[in-house]
Amino acid sequence: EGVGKVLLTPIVEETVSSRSKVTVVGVGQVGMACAYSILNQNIVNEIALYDVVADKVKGEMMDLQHGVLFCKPVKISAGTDFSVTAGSRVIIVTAGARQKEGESRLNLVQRNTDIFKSIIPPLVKNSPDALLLIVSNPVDILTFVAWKLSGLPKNRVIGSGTNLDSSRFRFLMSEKLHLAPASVHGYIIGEHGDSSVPVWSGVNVAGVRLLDIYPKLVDESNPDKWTDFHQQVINSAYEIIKLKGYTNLAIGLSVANITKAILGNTQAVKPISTLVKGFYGIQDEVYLSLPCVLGSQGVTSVVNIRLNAEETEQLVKSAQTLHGVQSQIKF
Ligand SMILES: NC(=O)c1ccc[n+]([C@@H]2O[C@H](COP(=O)([O-])OP(=O)(O)OC[C@H]3O[C@@H](n4cnc5c(N)ncnc54)[C@H](O)[C@@H]3O)[C@@H](O)[C@H]2O)c1
Ligand SMILES: O=C1N[C@](c2ccsc2)(c2cccc(Nc3ccc(F)cc3)n2)CC(O)=C1Sc1ccccc1Cl
Repeated sequence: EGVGKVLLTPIVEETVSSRSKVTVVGVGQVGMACAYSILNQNIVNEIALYDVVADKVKGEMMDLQHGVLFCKPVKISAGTDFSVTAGSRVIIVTAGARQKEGESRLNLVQRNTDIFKSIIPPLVKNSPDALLLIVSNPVDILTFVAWKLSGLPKNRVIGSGTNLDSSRFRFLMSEKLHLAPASVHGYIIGEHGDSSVPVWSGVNVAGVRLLDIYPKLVDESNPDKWTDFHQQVINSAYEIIKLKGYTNLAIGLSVANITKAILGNTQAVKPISTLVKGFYGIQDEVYLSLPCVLGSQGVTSVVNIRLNAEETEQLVKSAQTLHGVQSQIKF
């Protein structure tokens, strides 16, 4: 009780629910990687696919159905009518337009906001108890847009945030240490993508903080250049795009992992994009990633991690940037 009060800021009381229908909105590279990963991890008993391209969504449904034999039995449906999504427990939104060559972030935001204006209200109408998990980019801003359009409580509208950033970060460090990524703990928080924030003070193996045993870990003078691991998280996103044209596999697995925590009401802690108004002096309504406790009601608590002045400053700066973009969105 005492530790819990210091460690966690409660957001919503936990309740238990057993439905396990998941809808994936947008059956592009990311959407189908999410659907395939969720099927393969045997965590649901119903998957619905929704897209505006009829042939594509039917083809993806058929292709996925033909693999059900090898997984836990799952009912797979698909369509271009929102009724196919009804009764969903989790709705994963990967729909969206891709950033065009030279397109400004604001323009992409407005194009994707216009898509969200047409899909979020009917999705919520068909599944009023659902939890929205936003993946479309720019994910932090679009999670805010989805929250505003949905009218749902903040705990039930979350973004994949820096879950993918953190998984790449932990993989890269685990390779250096010759350990399993699951054993190299570390969080990237804040804005997903180029402006994310690595919390070096929290990087640890079995509770042994790397900064404690190697105080110069992130100094320029460290020949092992540990700070490069964060830059490599960013560079690898661009490198994958250059090499294969898109990214889908890791984000699909990370979304399945988030979905598993929600459906299983596991209270697992993950870096997820949540409404951070009131944290670290941020007063604007913006979504950024912090270590969140995930359960059947979505974000049930936020872990009060200790940040140094530089880390806090980067979060506040991101909050100001996102608030600036959000204030120009036409709802
Ligand atoms: N958050 C992350 O870590 C992360 C990582 C990778 C990609 N992404 C983002 O995921 C999104 C999807 O990427 P992708 O590679 O799958 O793109 P994609 O172009 O392959 O797929 C997008 C899909 O959305 C569908 N769509 C468009 N408008 C729709 C609407 N109104 N309703 C339903 N579906 C609609 C399209 O038909 C298409 O099938 C992008 O915004 C991308 O930036 C996010
Ligand atoms: O792995 C990716 N691939 C994408 C991608 C996938 C298909 S087309 C582009 C990517 C790759 C590279 C840059 C980039 N930038 C971007 C920023 C904001 C947007 F609204 C849209 C895209 N996005 C989308 C995306 O968010 C990621 S993760 C990512 C991106 C940049 C830095 C660090 C990380 Cl961990």
